[in-house]
Amino acid sequence: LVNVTRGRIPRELSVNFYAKSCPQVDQIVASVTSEQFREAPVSAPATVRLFFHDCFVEGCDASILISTRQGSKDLAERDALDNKELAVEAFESINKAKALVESKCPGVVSCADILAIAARDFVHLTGGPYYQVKKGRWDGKFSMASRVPSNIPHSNSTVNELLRLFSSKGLTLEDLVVLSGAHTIGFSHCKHFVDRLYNYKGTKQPDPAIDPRLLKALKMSCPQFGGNTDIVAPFDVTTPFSFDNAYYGNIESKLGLLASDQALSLDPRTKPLVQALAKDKQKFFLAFAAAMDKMGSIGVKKGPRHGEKRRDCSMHM
Ligand code: HEM
Ligand SMILES: [Ca+2]
Ligand SMILES: [Ca+2]
Repeated sequence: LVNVTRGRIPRELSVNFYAKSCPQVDQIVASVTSEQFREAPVSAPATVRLFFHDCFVEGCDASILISTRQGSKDLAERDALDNKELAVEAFESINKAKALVESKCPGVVSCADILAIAARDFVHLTGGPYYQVKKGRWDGKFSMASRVPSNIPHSNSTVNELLRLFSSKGLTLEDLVVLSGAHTIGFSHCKHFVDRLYNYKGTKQPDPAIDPRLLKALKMSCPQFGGNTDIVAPFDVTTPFSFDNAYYGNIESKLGLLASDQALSLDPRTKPLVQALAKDKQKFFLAFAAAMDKMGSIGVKKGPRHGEKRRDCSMHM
């Protein structure tokens, strides 16, 4: 009851937000995510990234799920370059979960909450922590591709740039290091790291901060010119399918994939935390759960003034 204002719109997100209106929502979503994980395991990293890209642009409001209107020249976020690589399986998981939730509790649960729940499920399904997800987000009324590039970090962003972007979202240096640990699962296309292999910062030499064996392997997958643009490499060369703390040990051993990953173990501000997380998986899991909760609160809309409740996550009301 502490979460409830005098009006009908609660002020804070809460774990029990749907206790009356859709008490089974977590289980309903779980039935979909677990099946989706069996059928298409790539849904796991893809959905975790989808949640991140949603929260960083206009807040956690499912703005990323909106499809560009047929024939419209105003592209929705989903069609921005930085979102083009988000696997369709991630969108499918959310659509399936939404459809099942609508069949049990019509018109009640936002797409933004379903995405937050599904992201948690996939972290857990890959071996990561299980944490309670707070709910009560409304879906956003806007989705513009032009808002994406300045709000999403890039592989060549410096630690200063990353810190500035994260702090503009209310996230700290610790959140940056901990959330980057999501790169313990998933894959990256060559274009995000190819400069490190052949021409680091215009030197025509590889990045000295890459282990020579990893460099050799990555060069085999990713030629400097004319390679297949569909080729991907794992972020975590040791356990790419399991959510563990191996990411941190890797970047300490010059096995980071993106310059932005490797930078976290080189910068004196972030290095101590990288070392601590590499040593202590439990510490990483607790910190990751807390940081996901914090990221999940960015720019949340809490009522019909700024938000909507979509039936179809890909279309505004
Ligand atoms: C800190 C700055 C970050 C940068 C520069 C960054 C950049 C990238 C890039 C370039 C990719 C590869 C996309 C592709 O080629 O398909 C990627 C994938 C991924 N990112 Fe990040 N990311 C960052 C932070 C995060 C955060 C905070 C999360 C989640 C909490 C996250 C989760 C993921 C996941 C799970 C993948 C794998 C996607 C897949 O395999 O489908 N990233 N990221
Ligand atoms: Ca959003
Ligand atoms: Ca891993």
